Amino acid sequence: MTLPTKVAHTIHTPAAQPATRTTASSRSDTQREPGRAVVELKNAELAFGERVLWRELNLTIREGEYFAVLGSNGTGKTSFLKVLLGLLPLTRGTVSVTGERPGAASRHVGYVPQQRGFAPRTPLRARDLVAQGIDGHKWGIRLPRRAVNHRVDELLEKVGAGEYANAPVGLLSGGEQQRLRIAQALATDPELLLCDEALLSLDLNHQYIVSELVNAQRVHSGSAVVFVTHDINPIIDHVDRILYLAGGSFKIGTPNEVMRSEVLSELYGADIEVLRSNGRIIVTGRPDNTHHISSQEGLIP
Ligand SMILES: Nc1ncnc2c1ncn2[C@@H]1O[C@H](COP(=O)(O)OP(=O)(O)OP(=O)(O)O)[C@@H](O)[C@H]1O
Repeated sequence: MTLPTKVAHTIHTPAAQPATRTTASSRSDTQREPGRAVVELKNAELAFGERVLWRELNLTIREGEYFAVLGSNGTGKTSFLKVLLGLLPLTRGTVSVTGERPGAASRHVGYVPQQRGFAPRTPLRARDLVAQGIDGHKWGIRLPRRAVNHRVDELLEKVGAGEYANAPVGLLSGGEQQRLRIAQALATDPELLLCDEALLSLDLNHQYIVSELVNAQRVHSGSAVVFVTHDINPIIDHVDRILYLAGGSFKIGTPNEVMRSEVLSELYGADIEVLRSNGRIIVTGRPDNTHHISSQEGLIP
């Protein structure tokens, strides 16, 4: 299917321009000066043997930008984060994080991994988990215990987890554990916050709490956020741009540019319909039969 000129022009843009934050009602329409580049990929390719997950990816993510990564299972979303963490090398091209090679930049990066529950007998209190984000290996030098405790208390308060600070993590609910992971990722006030399905298996209330916490870090500290998700709806109010991965191809653009029937149909090579209903984006007809549905408000105009 032929793309309309306007849309075709706005996707696949090398070193795309910084967001202007004009899509969400909760944000200012004021145009901002371009922020500092936090992530830069040039002609990047990731392949496992013959299988190319993505290639010719040219992308700049700037401070304060909220960048979502969407796509079906196995399209390379987590691998994209692993490249930014320095855990996977590109097969072609270059990548830098805060101006350094990814592995060397870990002190500037917070990471919320895909949620896995802790075993009930895990010998760790909530505050110990958060403290790992502060006095873990990435600091190089150890902070005085009192300073660590103070920072842990601050972080627990920030995510609303103060009341279960001393509870064993394995006895906490999924939502409670997830708030601790967010606190741990925010511990170093990171310039880049990477979230891998951070809302998975959370109820709507906790989805809202966690997504607001992530966004607050972007707003108040200017962190760039890269958020991997299967469902754009809970974060749509905050997202500046999307990287949509599908079977070796991808599209980059604002939600309005990417979440369109003609764009996704071209990407998947199949008839895809993108509907906007009652504050939600619903994608129907995807070959993998998954869908983007959430009951949270967040209509794209
Ligand atoms: N180290 C590796 N060696 C070989 N193949 C790998 C490696 N890591 C990932 N893959 C493969 O690359 C593909 C992409 O994996 P990845 O975890 O990035 O997908 P994803 O988009 O995050 O998927 P999901 O939505 O299911 O979490 C998968 O098919 C996976 O099996």
